[in-house]
Amino acid sequence: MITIENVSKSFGGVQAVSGCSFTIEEGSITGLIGPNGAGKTTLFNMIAGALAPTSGKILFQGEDITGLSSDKLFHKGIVRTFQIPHEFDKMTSLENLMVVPPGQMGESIFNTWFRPGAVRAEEAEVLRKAEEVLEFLQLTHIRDELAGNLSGGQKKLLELGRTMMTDAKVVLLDEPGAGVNRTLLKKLADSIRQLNVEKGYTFAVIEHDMDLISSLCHPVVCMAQGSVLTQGKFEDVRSDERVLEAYLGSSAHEAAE
Ligand SMILES: Nc1ncnc2c1ncn2[C@@H]1O[C@H](COP(=O)(O)OP(=O)(O)OP(=O)(O)O)[C@@H](O)[C@H]1O
Repeated sequence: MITIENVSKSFGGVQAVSGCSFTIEEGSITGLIGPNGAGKTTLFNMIAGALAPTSGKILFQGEDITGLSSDKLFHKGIVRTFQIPHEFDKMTSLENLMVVPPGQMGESIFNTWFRPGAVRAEEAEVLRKAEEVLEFLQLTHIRDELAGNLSGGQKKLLELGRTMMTDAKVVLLDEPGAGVNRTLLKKLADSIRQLNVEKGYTFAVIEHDMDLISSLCHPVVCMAQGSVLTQGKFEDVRSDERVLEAYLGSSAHEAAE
């Protein structure tokens, strides 16, 4: 579904991603692992349109999407989990979902004055969808709670819910497990799996929690120093000597610093 072809990105003298190539197959939950500084986030930023590659190509269903803005990619169905912005803390869970669909009619004064019936019908449809999403994620009980009062895990579920308000085809999840307790982590993993199987979402997941990667992701791609070191089944990647060396090398480097 997404093909990364020989993609590189440098920031001044720092080569963050270097000749990186792999594919995210349709219907997969592809895990992206690698030691700190391997280039995972930079690569995600390029897939999601937040950064343009220095060289190389990114294809989506065969179409060249290299350098397209995140807004354009969003409309094509490539969605990155949004960290819930600070100002949205003051909105309820339901409202956080309802503001996601872009270009709603009620945003235009012309429509609210001259086409109030159509605006109301669209709002009712967005409300129905938001309530359905809350039910799917078993979050109905926090429908009217301010997002700022939710636990870390509930926020992650709500972020996943926000991707469900769009017509997502590919969802990029950046460390979904970080700061989430074990109970909610299971629920989050179950929801991701259910979205993958029932709604056909393709996922790419950056994650440091190896339990989550092993239970959720296939295949797993391991990056080191900006390129793909190896990829395949989690067990094979984990037992690859080069992977171990890359992680050990990175922690030795950090310890020295
Ligand atoms: N905006 C930037 N300016 C300069 N250097 C950057 C920038 N963004 C990333 N880098 C560098 O690029 C390299 C790759 O960073 P990146 O954040 O992509 O790695 P990562 O694999 O996501 O690491 P982590 O697991 O720690 O999040 C690092 O050396 C980092 O310092």
